[in-house]
Amino acid sequence: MTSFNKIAVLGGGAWGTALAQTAARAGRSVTLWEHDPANAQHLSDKRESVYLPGVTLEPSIVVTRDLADAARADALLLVVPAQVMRPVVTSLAPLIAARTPLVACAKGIEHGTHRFMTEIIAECAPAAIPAILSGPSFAADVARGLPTAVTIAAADAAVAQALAQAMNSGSFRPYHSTDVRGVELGGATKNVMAIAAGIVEGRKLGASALAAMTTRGFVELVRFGKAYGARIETMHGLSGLGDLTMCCSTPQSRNFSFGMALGRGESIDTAAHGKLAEGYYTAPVLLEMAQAKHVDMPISTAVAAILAGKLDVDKAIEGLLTRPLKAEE
Ligand SMILES: NC(=O)C1=CN([C@@H]2O[C@H](COP(=O)(O)OP(=O)(O)OC[C@H]3O[C@@H](n4cnc5c(N)ncnc54)[C@H](O)[C@@H]3O)[C@@H](O)[C@H]2O)C=CC1
Ligand SMILES: O=C(CO)COP(=O)(O)O
Repeated sequence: MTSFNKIAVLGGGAWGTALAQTAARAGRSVTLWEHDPANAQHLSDKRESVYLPGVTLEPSIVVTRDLADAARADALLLVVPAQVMRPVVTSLAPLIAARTPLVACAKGIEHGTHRFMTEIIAECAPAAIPAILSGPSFAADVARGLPTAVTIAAADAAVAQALAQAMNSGSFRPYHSTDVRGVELGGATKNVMAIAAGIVEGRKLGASALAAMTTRGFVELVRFGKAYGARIETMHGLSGLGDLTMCCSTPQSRNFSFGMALGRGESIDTAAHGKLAEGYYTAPVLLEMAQAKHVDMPISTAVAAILAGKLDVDKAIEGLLTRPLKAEE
């Protein structure tokens, strides 16, 4: 089977840094590319990302600002926000060898085009092999070597398996899958549900309401997944139910904590406290895509309306509770 010994990570943010650490611990030779000059300098000089303070880079990790250095790897992990995936892959495409796996590690859907992350890779780097890594995995936990399991998917089972092997360390356990769509769809959708769950927590609506929101959020994820070609077992797995339950239960999730701030009454402009909450960007796209296929997603609809400033939190909660009664499905 192919082995991917040289791994490049694009993005020295929280998750990119954690994945670079993981790959280095797994025995791979790792190049970490960062576009932001100040963070790249900090990574080189202090061996620490400004996005993940307190985590010292493994000595073997090579930091670069030159995309051509990163492009020489056997496989690349793309760990930048979903909305900048397209320009990053477009710059990378002419630099990589044909059949190089490009593994999207972002959780989102592109605005305007409704493209999933691996669709962007297929469009912008047609000679590459698109893959996705997703699952319940907080950067701070992974960087510290706490036990974590994720899923890596590629259309070719042997590629998915080889990528899982390459990233496997004593504490980081990747499962492999060929359900690319299912894996990427779960990660994008759960962020919107985590905002909803955070609102419930911030509004102090109680544990019963939180369980109801999480469960009905999962129902929406499954409906959306069925409409867009995800396998049911994937949605019940790490990248679906696993990530959803994690991010709907703790302020360690930036999406949950953004929702909590909204629930407490903070303004949309400040509630993320400068951190990336991908669900903010995904919510309107998720809604457009649900509407396009007539998928009923009341929680996502409410979150999108709150984020668009069209609905206040109390009215959203009242609206969800006073919908006509129906059979559970
Ligand atoms: N932090 C976490 O625990 C996890 C994050 N993710 C996902 O990973 C993705 C990245 O998240 P984080 O690393 O946490 O975000 P972050 O905010 O910590 O870092 C973002 C990174 O993207 C880079 N970046 C921003 N704009 C760029 C551009 N125009 N061109 C190139 N690079 C650019 C930044 O310099 C930085 O390296 C998100 O989609 C997130 O949902 C997935 C699993 C876990
Ligand atoms: O996706 C994540 C964990 O699996 C990280 O979640 P947040 O982006 O909400 O912090």
